[in-house]
This record gives sequence, structure tokens and C-alpha cells, in this order.
Amino acid sequence: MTEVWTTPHSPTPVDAVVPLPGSKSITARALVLAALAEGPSRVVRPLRARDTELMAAGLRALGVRVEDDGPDWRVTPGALRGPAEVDAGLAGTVLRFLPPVAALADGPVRVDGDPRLHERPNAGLVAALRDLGVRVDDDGRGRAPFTVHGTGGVRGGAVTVDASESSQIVSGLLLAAARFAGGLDLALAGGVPSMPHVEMTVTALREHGVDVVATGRGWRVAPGPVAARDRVVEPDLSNAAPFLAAALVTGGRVTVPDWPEVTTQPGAQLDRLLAGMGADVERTPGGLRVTGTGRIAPLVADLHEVGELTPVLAALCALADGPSRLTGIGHLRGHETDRLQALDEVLTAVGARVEQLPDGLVVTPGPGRPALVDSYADHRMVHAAAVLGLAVDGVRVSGPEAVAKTLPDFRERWAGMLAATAEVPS
Ligand SMILES: O=C(O)C1=C[C@@H](OP(=O)(O)O)[C@@H](O)[C@H](O)C1
Ligand SMILES: C=C(OP(=O)(O)O)C(=O)O
Repeated sequence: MTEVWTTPHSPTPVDAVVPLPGSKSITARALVLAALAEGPSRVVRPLRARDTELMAAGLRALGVRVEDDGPDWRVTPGALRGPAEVDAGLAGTVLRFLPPVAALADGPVRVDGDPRLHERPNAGLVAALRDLGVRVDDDGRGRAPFTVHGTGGVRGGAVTVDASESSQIVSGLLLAAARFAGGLDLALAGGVPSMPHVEMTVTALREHGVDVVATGRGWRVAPGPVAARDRVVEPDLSNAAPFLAAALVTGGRVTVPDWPEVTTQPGAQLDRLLAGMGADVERTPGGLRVTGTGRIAPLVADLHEVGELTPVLAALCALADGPSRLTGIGHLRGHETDRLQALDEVLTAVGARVEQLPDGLVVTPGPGRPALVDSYADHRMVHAAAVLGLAVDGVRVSGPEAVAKTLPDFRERWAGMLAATAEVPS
């Protein structure tokens, strides 16, 4: 039977400190680079959630030792081997980061996952691997399931890549590129969304001693060793979005500790975006503090670079005091679900008016009404429903367990944030 979560309604202002576990994106890169490195290393304070556990399991299937060390991971690289099966679940990171690693293995590696994974775009990655001399058997559209026929090495060299549907195609190729015989000279065939995530990849590579330069057309990675390096993972700033949004919705205050001073995480842009929607945003010694002012201003923004923040921002837009326009996010149709369609359905169900654009959404708030909405197996749609439920009594969401993808105890943390509110003396 499908589980249904009645999201808590909170007419009182929240006042909470909400620590968050590690970044999904940084954990994924740390695991892959540790697996390709010259020697053993540790990933400290990694995210332990479905996506990152699948990444660890996928690397183990390829012959890498990834062992628990308390909450941390100890990674010992080994000869990459096939035949192997990689379960990518619904993780774009596993789908796009492991095939280039699999190409270095000495046998066939089959990549499969959830039914929705079969719909996630990947043609640019498969075409690039083929251009680099790797044999890949696929459905003709580059989508999972497919088999990468590793031969123990990749020629590498120059390649032009279509990454217009996902930046992860670029990141996946760059992460493994130092281990290609000729390195990689990657030129983009067109635009690429989520540039901060590509910068995160480039930064991580440099931290592992890899020589990577921007060329104007793309990036060039020199062949060479990947240095082993212990890495401490920053908190996941994208997962901070619903909690910080709660401060705006309730006119309260939420602090996320350990907010990094400098980071490539796209969630860092929440300070600017939430301030633009009317919040007071301060960096304090205790972390990033967002205080609601009682007003939620509409948002007109191009979210091309920070697409994964869209579900929570769109939920805020449905509660704002005027129409919002979010653009640059056509690629969200290929995320965990078609997020533009899903947001249209959910926001409409709770009373907003939504117009879908080819690359975005126009959201016009309306009187809130209770609704049963779907999670679409998408963690961030559950976050969006939770934000809506603070303001609109009676928002229920079916399939809330989707949060396991990046924040398995989301509901407990959400309840904890609201309980902290109740403890505040009046
Ligand atoms: O590299 C990464 O870790 C990610 C890149 C982005 O993917 P897209 O470029 O496909 O949007 C982002 O949405 C995803 O959540 C994580
Ligand atoms: C798009 C997302 O995930 P994935 O890494 O599976 O693409 C996301 O977490 O918002």
C-alpha cells in the first residue's frame, strides 16, 4: 500500500538550528576520485543515503574496496574489473559518473536502475564514450540499461560532447579522464546546465592533483595519476532549501550550521535567492541564518545554474504575494521526474495557477486548499510539499519515502525543526 504523509501545518514561526548531513554531489565525486586514486583514502562525513550508497556499491562491484569506518568510508582502489552489474537506482550521479570508470575495467559492466532511470537522458555520455573508443551496447538512445565493454584502458583524446541535458555528462567524463591514456580534451557541443556542479568537479580534480584547465570550448585534463586524499564533506546546501524556506513561510528563523565560506555547491546561491524573496539572510558564527519578514516576494529568475533548487523555490512562489517566473530549467523534465509537469500538478492542486513554458514555469498564487499530491518518487517534490504544507492546512503526499535518495530522515528532521519552534518561549 502506498504510504501517505500528512505534512505538518505550522501557523507559528519556526525558530530552529538545523544541522544537515553531507553533500550528495561532493560525496559522489569524493568516492569516484578515491576509487581512481593511487592509494587508499577516507571520505569523512559523507552523505549516507540511497544515491551515495549506490555509488559505493557500484564501485565495489568494479573491484574497489569501500568499507565503513564508523560513519566514514575508507576507500582502497583495486584493479577495475568486469563482468559487473551496477545498480544506479534513480541516481544521475551513478548513471553518468560510473560508465567512464567502467570503461577502464577489464570486462563488461551493465548499468541499470529504477524504471524512471530508463527515461533519464544520457545520449551525450554514450556518444562521447564511443568517440573515445569505448564499445557500449545500448537501446539506441543512450539510456539505461546499457553495457560498457571495458578493455582495461581508454584511448582518450579530443571529443565533442552534447551535455545540454545534464552537466553530469561532463562531470563523469572529467572525473575519469586523467586515467585515459591520452587524457581528455572535452569541447561542449552546446550549453550545459548546472555549471556550479562542473566547477565542483574541476575543483575536486585539482584537489586530487589532476591537471585540468578550461579551454574556452570546454576543459582539458592531462593524463596522470590521481592523488589519494582524505576529504571532509560539506553539508548538503541543496537539502538546506526546504528548511530555510520554512523561515520565510512561517515568518520565523532557521540557521544551518557549518555553512561553508567558499563552495561550489549551487545551494550557496540560496542566500541571494531567498533574500530576493524577502528574507533577511545573515552569515553568523553559528551558520547561515534566514529570517522571514512576514512577506514572500515573487521570484523572477533564470535557474539554469541551480536547477535542483527549483522544487522548493517553486513552492515558495506558490505562497508569494505575486506571480513568479522561473526559466532556464527545461532540463528538469529529465530529472527524477518531469519536474515542470510535477510542479504544475502539485502547485495547481494546492490552489496556485501554473503555466508551463518550454524552459520553465509561471506561478501565480491562489487561495490555498488541501490536497493529496504525489511525490513522483522525487525527493525534492516531497520537500516542496512539506514547504506548501506549512502554509496550507491538509497537504498530504503519497510516496514520501522518496526522500531516501538524499536525506532519509527528512521527515524526522522536519518534525524536529517544528518541535524546536514549540520550545521557544512566547
Ligand atoms: O553533478 C552533480 O552532482 C549534479 C548535477 C546536476 O545535474 P543536472 O546537470 O543533470 O541538472 C544536479 O541537478 C544534480 O542534482 C547533481
Ligand atoms: C537532479 C537530482 O538528482 P540526480 O543526481 O539524480 O540527477 C537532484 O538531486 O535534484
